[in-house]
Amino acid sequence: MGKLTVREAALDVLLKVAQDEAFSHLSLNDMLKKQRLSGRDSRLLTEIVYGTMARRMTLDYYLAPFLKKSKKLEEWVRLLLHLSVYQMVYLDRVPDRAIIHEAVTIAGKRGHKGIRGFVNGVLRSVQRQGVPSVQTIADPLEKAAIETSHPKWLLARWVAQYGFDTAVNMAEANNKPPRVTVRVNVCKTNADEVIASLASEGVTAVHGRLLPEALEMTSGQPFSTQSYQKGLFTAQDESAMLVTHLLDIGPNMRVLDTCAAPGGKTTHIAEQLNGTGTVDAYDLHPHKVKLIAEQAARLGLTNVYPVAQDAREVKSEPLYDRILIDAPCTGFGVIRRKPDIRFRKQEADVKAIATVQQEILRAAALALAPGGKLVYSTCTIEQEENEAVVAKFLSDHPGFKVDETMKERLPAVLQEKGRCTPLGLTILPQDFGTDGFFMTCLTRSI
Ligand SMILES: C[S@@+](CC[C@H](N)C(=O)[O-])C[C@H]1O[C@@H](n2cnc3c(N)ncnc32)[C@H](O)[C@@H]1O
Repeated sequence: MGKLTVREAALDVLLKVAQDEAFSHLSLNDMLKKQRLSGRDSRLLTEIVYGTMARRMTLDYYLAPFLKKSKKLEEWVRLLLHLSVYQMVYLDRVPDRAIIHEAVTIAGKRGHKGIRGFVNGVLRSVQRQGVPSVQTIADPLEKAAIETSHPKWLLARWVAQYGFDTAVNMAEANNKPPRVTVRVNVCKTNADEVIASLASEGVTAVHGRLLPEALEMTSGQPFSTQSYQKGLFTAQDESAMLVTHLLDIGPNMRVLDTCAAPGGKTTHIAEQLNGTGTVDAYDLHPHKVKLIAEQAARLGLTNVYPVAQDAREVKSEPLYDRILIDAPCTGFGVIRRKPDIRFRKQEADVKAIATVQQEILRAAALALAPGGKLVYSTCTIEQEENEAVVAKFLSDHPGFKVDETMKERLPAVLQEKGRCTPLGLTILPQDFGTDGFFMTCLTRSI
């Protein structure tokens, strides 16, 4: 692949995601690596790709008056119009005429003359007439769905669970760029040393919002630094870091992480064990198990044992002091990081994955020692995958209950303002700017 302009690269990534069902973050990272763009261009490419994907429904609505309903557009033409209108509406720093000029040039390179003229005509009309207002949509749910670009069924589910305003706030938060946060490897260093080490490599960082081992990046590329290679930190959101705190890790414990890849929480547990104890790290997919081993090696952790293993078939011996089930889920708490998942998942997926979650919890819980603690977490805010899974498990297993001391292990701000119910803690993406998550801790008495 030769050198592409930022918009050509954006179109290629969007096309790959749309046609090959490729993962958005992997395709984008691939392109960023191949094209070796400057920091400024990398940021622009990321913004155009994520923004265009996230705003798909709104962009369809904006473009509808300028397109003939009967004419089916080729996918690349649709995406070129989308990414151009995205820039015209949401990015102030590029003048419309430059956006249109580049779109027409790309259309000319990829299509015949007619397509070039078509793209030019549509975009000039948008520039002249402006996009239609969503205020004319009478149904409030439909209006919010178009305005925030979330499928109506998904928004309706959130309205039923959290109320209209909270659901819409969540949808709006999902369209904001995610914070880049990392977890300091406390076995090797501390937060201030990592800030200084990154600064010497041109990356600026500040302390996180919730936890002392968290740092937020404010500029630069932390994962291309020597500090990263040396294992001083790991990419992780602060909500995800909280999960390990709920486990209440102590020295020499035997820990099982049932759904461990790529190893974010496994390595956090191992760091808290500080060279003692063991973490058995299971994952269903052998290729992902490799990633756990790589992360443990980079961080210098020698107490991690990755295994390809279906968590639904965990053997009940040996008994563990701590078990983490960071279950596979719909991922609706991390839409900011994977904007396309809102369009990929269907309502039936929620029920299907909740069944898998039940199976994993039922099987793995039997490997917990009496007096031990089990944390169940997901990066989704769907109650069917969270509270409902836990409630069903507890009603079938009288030897388990929610750990009453769980709240004490949360930072003060979450103890005061967190969405805690008797079944666990839910964090919505708008609450603290961290990922949407659910987590709870269960104890076993018999
Ligand atoms: C939410 S991700 C885990 C993220 C990981 N805990 C971390 O912090 O980096 C869920 C993982 O569960 C794995 N998985 C899905 N079904 C599984 C099963 N039946 N048994 C074990 N792992 C499973 C997936 O491959 C995926 O890596």
